[in-house]
Amino acid sequence: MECIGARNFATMAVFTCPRFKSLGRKRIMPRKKQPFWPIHMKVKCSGSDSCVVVKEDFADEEDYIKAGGSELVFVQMQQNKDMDLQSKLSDKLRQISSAGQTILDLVVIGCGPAGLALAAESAKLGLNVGLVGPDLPFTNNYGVWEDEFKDLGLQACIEHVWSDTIVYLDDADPILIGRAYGRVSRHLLHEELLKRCVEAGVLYLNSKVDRIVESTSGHSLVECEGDIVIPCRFVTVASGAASGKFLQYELGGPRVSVQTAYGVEVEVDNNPYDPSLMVFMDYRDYVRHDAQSLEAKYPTFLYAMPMTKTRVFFEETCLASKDAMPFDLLKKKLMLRLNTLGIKIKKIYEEEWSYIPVGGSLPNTEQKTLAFGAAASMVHPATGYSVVRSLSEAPKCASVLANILRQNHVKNMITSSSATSISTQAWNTLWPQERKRQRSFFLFGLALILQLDIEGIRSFFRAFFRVPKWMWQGFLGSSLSSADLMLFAFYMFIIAPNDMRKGLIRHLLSDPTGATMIRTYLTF
Ligand SMILES: CC(C)=CCC/C(C)=C/C=C/C(C)=C/C=C/C(C)=C/C=C/C=C(C)/C=C/C=C(C)/C=C/C=C(\C)CCC=C(C)C
Repeated sequence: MECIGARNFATMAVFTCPRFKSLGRKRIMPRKKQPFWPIHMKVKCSGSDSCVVVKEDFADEEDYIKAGGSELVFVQMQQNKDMDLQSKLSDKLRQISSAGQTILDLVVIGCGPAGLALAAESAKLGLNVGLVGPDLPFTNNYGVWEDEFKDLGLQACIEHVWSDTIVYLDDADPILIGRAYGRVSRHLLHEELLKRCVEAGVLYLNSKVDRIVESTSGHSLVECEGDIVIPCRFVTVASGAASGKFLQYELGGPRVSVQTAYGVEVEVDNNPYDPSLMVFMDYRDYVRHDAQSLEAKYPTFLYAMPMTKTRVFFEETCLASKDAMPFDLLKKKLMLRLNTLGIKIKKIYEEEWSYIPVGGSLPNTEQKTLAFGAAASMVHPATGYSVVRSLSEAPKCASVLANILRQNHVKNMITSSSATSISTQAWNTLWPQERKRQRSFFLFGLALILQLDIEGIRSFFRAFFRVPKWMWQGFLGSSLSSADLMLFAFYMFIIAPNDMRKGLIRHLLSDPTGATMIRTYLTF
């Protein structure tokens, strides 16, 4: 049994569970107060039958806002897979920091894809980079558009490619998307990013960070477990959305919503899906739940990767909901769906539980500590995707840090006020006004999705996939400019049926995210 990142949480309890399956129901009672949103879960199993569930409790919304507002607080995948606990990075930072001499240019906290990519890219540019965190294997089964991953030079990490992708919205004709999709091998991606870190000379410390403090000389001090203190010029937190302890987020932003999914990779009989097509979304309703039922409250779709005719990865996914859809309900829906389709499971290879906070506030860009990846709110609010954006922005972010350090000659003359203004420059690169405009549009889209029932979702996506391909591709890949997004909205409006048009205008005029979007668009 193993607990990661528990430092962040006020209440912690352990219970035995058959790998998380009862999490939706079996709440751990907080010591004093009843929990308020969000319930923070951090769960990790290492092959044993026990899990640690960690959560923070807030008395009420006020308490929650005081604690930092609607920051993204948590993201964690859960798995039932073999864990290779052997660290691949050599633990050299400990010796250097005990000798107390070296001031590093950058310390990156977190060894996920975002942290490893940023550390490697920064070290390649000649910065002295330290990486801190547990070096654990990646747990997520990432799915990516093949062209996007090729552009990152990471094609070799894709273990399976489908030449086309399909969307089923109802029993009418399915939509062929005309874009190849790939499944990333989490092992190969991990190996590749570790190799880049090692080759670039990233120093590593396998530890947990307790706090980050500012020294009077303007340097940051990263205090780790075991009384290890690492002085550095910049700290970047890349430990996922559970990094709230080290970061401040803008107050008064939209509340965090959640994308949840339960997946199984299985050997089956009677698989009706064509192995040459990746099923991006199957919103057909096999189960026909009563409209008042809990199942109907959460519209879900099936995401399916047929590896062969008989080996398939099925994932029942709730794109976004205000409160997390209970995992046992997701699992029940998946099993009912497979059963109705006549699919017989012969063997389960692995299971996956996914909990991804989406939306929420941006980090406060006046703070000295920087962030990257999910910690920097880089998860796409309307899709939950983030890995491609983190990997593609790592070189840019690294080069900005390197330039700032060079231009300001800060290696020897950093002061605390210059340090803060230097961080502001770095933050502005990550979140320039243009990016904030795009995000305000995505948040508006997320709020729209949250209101739709299953029928609404179907007609919404019917319109979405009928806009020109470059538009919906750009929307999903966060590559449309704020002006393009306006064009996209206008296009959707033109092709939408009348009732959806009314809904779009109503949403624009009445939802707070509409007003925020208009304000953000008008800010230069
Ligand atoms: C493993 C991992 C990591 C995970 C797992 C989980 C999963 C499986 C996941 C999956 C996911 C997915 C598939 C997703 C997808 C998504 C999508 C497709 C999304 C989309 C979205 C869209 C949207 C939001 C849109 C929006 C739109 C709008 C907002 C529009 C608007 C318009 C208007 C307002 C109009 C105006 C006009 C005038 C004024 C004239």
